[in-house]
Amino acid sequence: MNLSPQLASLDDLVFDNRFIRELPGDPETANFRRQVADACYSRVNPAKVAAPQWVAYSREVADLLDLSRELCASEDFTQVFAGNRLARGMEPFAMCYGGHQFGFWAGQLGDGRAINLGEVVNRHGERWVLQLKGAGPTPYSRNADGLAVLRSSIREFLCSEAMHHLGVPTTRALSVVLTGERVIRDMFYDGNPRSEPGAIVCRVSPSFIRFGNFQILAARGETELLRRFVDYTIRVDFPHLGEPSPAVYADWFQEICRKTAEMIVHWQRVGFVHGVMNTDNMSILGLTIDYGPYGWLDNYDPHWTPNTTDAEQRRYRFGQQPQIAYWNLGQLANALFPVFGEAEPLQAGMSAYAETFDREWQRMMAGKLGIADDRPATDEDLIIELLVLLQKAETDMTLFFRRLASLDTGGDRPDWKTRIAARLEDCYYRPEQLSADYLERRDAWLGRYHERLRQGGLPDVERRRRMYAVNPKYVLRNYLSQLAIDRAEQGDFSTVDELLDLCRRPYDEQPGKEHYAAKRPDWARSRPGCSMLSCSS
Ligand SMILES: Nc1ncnc2c1ncn2[C@@H]1O[C@H](COP(=O)(O)OP(=O)(O)OP(=O)(O)O)[C@@H](O)[C@H]1O
Ligand SMILES: [Mg+2]
Repeated sequence: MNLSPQLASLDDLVFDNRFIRELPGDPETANFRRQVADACYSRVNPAKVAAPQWVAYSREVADLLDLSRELCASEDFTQVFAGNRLARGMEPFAMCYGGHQFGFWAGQLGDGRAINLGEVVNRHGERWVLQLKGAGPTPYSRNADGLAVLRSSIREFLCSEAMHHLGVPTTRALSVVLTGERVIRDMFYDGNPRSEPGAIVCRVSPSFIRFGNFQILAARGETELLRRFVDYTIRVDFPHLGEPSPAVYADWFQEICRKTAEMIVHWQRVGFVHGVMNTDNMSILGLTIDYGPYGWLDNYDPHWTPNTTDAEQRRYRFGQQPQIAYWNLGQLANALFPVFGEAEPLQAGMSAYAETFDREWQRMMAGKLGIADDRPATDEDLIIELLVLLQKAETDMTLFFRRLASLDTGGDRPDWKTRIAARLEDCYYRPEQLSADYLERRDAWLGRYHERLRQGGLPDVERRRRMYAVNPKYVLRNYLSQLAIDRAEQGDFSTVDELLDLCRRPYDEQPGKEHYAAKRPDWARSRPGCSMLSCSS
């Protein structure tokens, strides 16, 4: 194994491709659309592309793979992560999975435009799976082209990294490259197709296994293969649980449920709306996966979803994400039942989800408010009333919590209420519509909150420090990504880099960058890409 800090060439990456070595694959190797039974994957090569061009890379992810800056800027890097060349040890394949889409079983889906390159072992012995998204058709592409466009690739790249720096469990992204080819997309499925630049993201994750990988095997009645797949997942992704056994199965499902709950609590903390929480977009490791029509809450609105494909039903709206994750875990439990042979451990996992979510959500909200001592019963009212207030007045969630931190509780500042009210003014999207009744109710809340903080006894400076550590100043607001995309489509990638850099330290003040913390400008209220997205990507 190469122990030097950084690799001279991508051919020096060390691959140990357990997924294809240990699990059965599709014997058919030709690349045509089909149903794939009795197998977990199909071998398939990325399509060759005309004129790859480098757009951006994440140096933190490059570090995970021991890749130097020079290597990441090289022509070979662009060729490899555009799918034009396989580095030594890469053995590309697409995974077979199914899923419930918008509540309905959709049968076989699979990696229709994602191609795994293999599993890298870095110099610390850590393992990372590399996957290209948008690298051409696979047996799972159904009636689609296997490609991705620049706008969605930039969104996936930036958001994966932004989420990581916010402390949200997520898959990562190494790079975005242009393919030099055009891709036709009808963005809102309304008969207005447009030709867009094609692009490929290289995603990086300890595992890309989804709930849907288990579901497809269960749906086909392939119980022996399902058991083998469960055992594989436990050994590879949950090795700390020990050798698979009925007791370990129970622990494993509980851990999946707990990790999923923790991920959702993080989403609710930062105001992230995934947009397509189908079971094929749920990672077995509780990582955020598939950055498609996601969005960030500007004004706090639990009913908001950025995904126009879901505009009627709003199944995946912000406030429903916790219930949907629970429902998805229920589908996973159904799929696992033939292997577990009993319902009890699966029910225990579901309960663990509910308990973990409730406890962690309370703790998270108390943390956002800077309440350090535990009084869940009394704080619940305070939290609920605040969420009602935020929603009633189109309040920017990110700005509000950040500004709230500046409240003074010291007895020597009797004008604390006027001061905080002035600081909050800028958080409202329609300040002219704040009624006297509303302001009275809000000020009553501020009074209760002030009192609660005084009881808690944390000095202001320390409380502020803690609040700033969980309430980001900078999130990847929808309109910001759109600005980066508009410029990138004109050939200027500098805003992608600038936003990536901004998102590296989302909790820091970053003087000179304040304009990126501003609330959504009016032009972005209903512009496509800023508040409306579809699954077309
Ligand atoms: N352009 C495309 N070509 C082929 N298959 C596609 C395409 N877009 C989506 N799919 C497939 O449709 C299914 C559902 O798509 P979804 O939008 O959830 O995923 P995705 O954005 O392609 O990717 P992922 O979940 O890998 O991030 C998946 O099986 C996906 O691979
Ligand atoms: Mg998906």
